[in-house]
Amino acid sequence: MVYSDYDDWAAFDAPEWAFSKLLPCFKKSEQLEAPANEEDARSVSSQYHGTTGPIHTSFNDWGLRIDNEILEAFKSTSGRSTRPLDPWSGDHVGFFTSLSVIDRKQNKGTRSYAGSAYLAPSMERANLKVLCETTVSKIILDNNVAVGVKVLHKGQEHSVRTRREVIASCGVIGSPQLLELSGIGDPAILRAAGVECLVPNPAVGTNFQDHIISAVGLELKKGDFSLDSLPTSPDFEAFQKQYMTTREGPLAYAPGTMGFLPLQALVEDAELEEMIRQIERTKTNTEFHKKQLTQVIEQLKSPTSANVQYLVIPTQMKFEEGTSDQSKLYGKFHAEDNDRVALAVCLQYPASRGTVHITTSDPQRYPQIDPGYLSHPADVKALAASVKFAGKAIDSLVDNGKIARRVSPDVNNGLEDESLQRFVRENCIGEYHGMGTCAISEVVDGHLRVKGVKGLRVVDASVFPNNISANLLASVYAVAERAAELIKEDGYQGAFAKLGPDVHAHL
Ligand SMILES: Cc1cc2nc3c(=O)[nH]c(=O)nc-3n(C[C@H](O)[C@H](O)[C@H](O)COP(=O)(O)OP(=O)(O)OC[C@H]3O[C@@H](n4cnc5c(N)ncnc54)[C@H](O)[C@@H]3O)c2cc1C
Repeated sequence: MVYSDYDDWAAFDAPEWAFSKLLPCFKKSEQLEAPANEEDARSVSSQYHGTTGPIHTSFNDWGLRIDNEILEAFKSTSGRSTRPLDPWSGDHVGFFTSLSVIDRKQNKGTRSYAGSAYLAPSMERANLKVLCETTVSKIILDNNVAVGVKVLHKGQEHSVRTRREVIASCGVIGSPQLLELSGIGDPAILRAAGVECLVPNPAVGTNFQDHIISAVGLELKKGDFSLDSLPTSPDFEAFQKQYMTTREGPLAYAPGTMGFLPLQALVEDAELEEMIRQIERTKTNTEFHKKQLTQVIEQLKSPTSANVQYLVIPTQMKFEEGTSDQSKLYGKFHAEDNDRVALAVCLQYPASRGTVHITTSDPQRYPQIDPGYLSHPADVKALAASVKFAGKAIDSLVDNGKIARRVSPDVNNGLEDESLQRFVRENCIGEYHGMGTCAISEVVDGHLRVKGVKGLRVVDASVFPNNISANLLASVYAVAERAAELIKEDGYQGAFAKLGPDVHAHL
């Protein structure tokens, strides 16, 4: 993560979200497990990590040989031989092996996540009731005050009244959908969907962002392996036994070889200037959008911005089949083939924007999602340039005889070359890092309260006002911890009292 990303959030009239305010929340959510080896231990400082939080973080206790080879190839091709001091300090430019959320201490070899870390230990609380297989179909508004929700359970609709406030945490797709179903959104979109507009706000469901991925494929030498052949390997039974007895080994491994580079280091000055000009020419309808793009341009110009993420995916990636059917993304492995690895190339600050909107008042119908992937020409060029660099790093492995070959694409042509741009357009997918559809300053205020409504907040990735250079989950936990602080700061009594006498009548 990069500290300036959260300072950029704060620049949207939301000083509550500066990195100095969020760092304690990152730490509060984390339980860093003591690294087993010295190099890993040197790369984490207690200044930036929690050791008593609910989410366990740990380093792998096993790795593929190719992980290290690629790490070294990236270091030498980029000229950045040292790993970042602590990649979680707010500066992660360079190449390193990342922490993952595998619990290697308490529930050994299992994933540590919101369900296991936050929910399970709270299940016995008297003030918690979880309704499974239940869809919230509407927030009940009474004179612009959220007084409860309607839910669907086993085909029946029920109303649940609130004594304090409603908090929507339905994610980047579900939260704007729920607001729109409840009459909060763009009047034209609500009218077309047959929903009465109670609180006009054209920003709901706009500003969808994701990190876009393309990848460079490489083929290993005969006898070397990735996860492609692991399930059919003669050693697999031993790996299974190892996992069952010690909860260690390949089956407790999480891919974590990665690195970040500034885009500025990957393109010629003239190419960078052209991308910036293209972004400056973007038609913007709001000050918010204009400010966002100014931040994107600053990231492009900066020699220290972690603009591009490189991530080793220890298996083949087949975009041609996987884009339309993601169950086929990692392809079928044939025993006669050599194992493959994909080097994912992920743009962290895209200029493209998408939308999530309802088209019907039926809560059981999915909203229409237009992710807007690569809709901005500057993103196509940025991704092509980043792929080109990855190709060069892979070629150094071919030259050194470490791998059999680079599978795709051809990276020897210039950035303007049609084939490279076509390659990234045809070989790309979202990183599942959707954010921004109920953005701070546009849809919610700095305390995550929905604008124009009392007693309603949104707390999830949809409130991120601009992109971050990181996989999102750690920030989602930090945002939730920060939201808890803000809710307490507002005061139960205060917020309750502020709702006014007409609300009390309903409670
Ligand atoms: C396949 C995949 C892989 C990922 N890998 C990583 C990774 O390796 N590292 C990382 O950092 N991040 C990763 N992410 C991203 C990360 O999981 C998300 O950013 C994060 O989960 C977002 O959290 P959230 O609370 O905003 O939303 P969500 O986790 O999506 O939670 C929203 C919940 O609300 C429920 N919901 C929605 N609407 C309603 C409704 N009307 N009524 C009731 N319930 C509703 C949904 O079912 C869902 O359970 C990945 C995401 C995906 C999809």
